[in-house]
Amino acid sequence: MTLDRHFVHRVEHSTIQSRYPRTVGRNARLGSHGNGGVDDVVILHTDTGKTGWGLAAGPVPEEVVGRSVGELIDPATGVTEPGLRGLDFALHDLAGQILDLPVHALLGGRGSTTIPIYDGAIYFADLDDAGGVDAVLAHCAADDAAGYRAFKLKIGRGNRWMDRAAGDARDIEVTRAVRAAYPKHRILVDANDGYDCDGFIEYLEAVADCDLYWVEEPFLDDADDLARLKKHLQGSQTLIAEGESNPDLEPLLEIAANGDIDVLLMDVVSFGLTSWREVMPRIACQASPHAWGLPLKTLYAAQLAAGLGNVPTVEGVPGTTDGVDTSAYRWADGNLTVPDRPGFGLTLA
Ligand SMILES: O=C([O-])C(=O)C[C@H](O)[C@@H](O)C(=O)[O-]
Repeated sequence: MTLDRHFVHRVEHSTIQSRYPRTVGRNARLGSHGNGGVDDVVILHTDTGKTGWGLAAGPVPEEVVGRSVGELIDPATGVTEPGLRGLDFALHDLAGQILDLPVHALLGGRGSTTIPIYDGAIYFADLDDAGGVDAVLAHCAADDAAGYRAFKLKIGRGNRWMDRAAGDARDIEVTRAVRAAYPKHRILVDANDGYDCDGFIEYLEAVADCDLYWVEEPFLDDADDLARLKKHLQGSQTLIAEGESNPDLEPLLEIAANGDIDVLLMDVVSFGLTSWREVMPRIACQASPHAWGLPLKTLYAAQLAAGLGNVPTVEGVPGTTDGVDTSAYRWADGNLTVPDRPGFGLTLA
């Protein structure tokens, strides 16, 4: 097979710097999310002059030097050994470069190459900036101007930062204000487990006319509470999205099979491309790999969506990545189109 004729000759380490367009504030469980950050990438060089690179998705094994690319990745399934998960993205990129195929084609090309993206950066601006709810609306306006047509609002202010009743009231006020300002946009809400089931159902009753697209991580995963929430949502189109933080996979798959989770969210990088390739055929609902943290993760999740299908929307992390040419990805009116270039179609300067 073609990949067997290419041998890893050198493993190079580097970093990339992500920059958000503004400081991203608190959510229900964590303080400020800052302005971006520096992350490790790994670059694989072959004896045949091919290069593949990607975010380091875990510890990077050096002992791949001298091994053939065909031993390390099977284009049909992903990396061949658990110890290679740190190289998941670099190896998919490298296989694509060698085979002259985009990653979404390696993954099966089961989805559309144009994917709706939602804005994942609407945090608790009202708690840090002057102007209260208007501060949140200002962030929505900035991201709308940047092309977003769907907002995910962080809620759960009463979990840690405000008195419970006042925080819940502010969540309702923010949700209603964004809906009023953007009658046609999709609105998603993410509580980062900052409610209990009773409190969350009260929140939902207060925003019942806001046509929420999905509710994410409303409370700590619990099969009975999720069944209760699903029952409450009967007759509405609102989806339940779960499974981002510390996913306990098998119970989540079971809850999804019972119909009480509509969208599974395991992280695109820490859960990984190869794991998603294994799991996607087993899940009874839709999926949307969590991408928060790095604009690059949105591009990876979009490739996964185009490749594996079954992903209705992808989390957008607004911002830029220094030294990475992302211009082959097209962004228009809330949709991202992945390129038909080999690998991820991303050049590292
Ligand atoms: O869905 C999301 O984007 C998140 O929940 C991101 C969180 O806000 C962030 O604190 C994190 O990554 O845990």
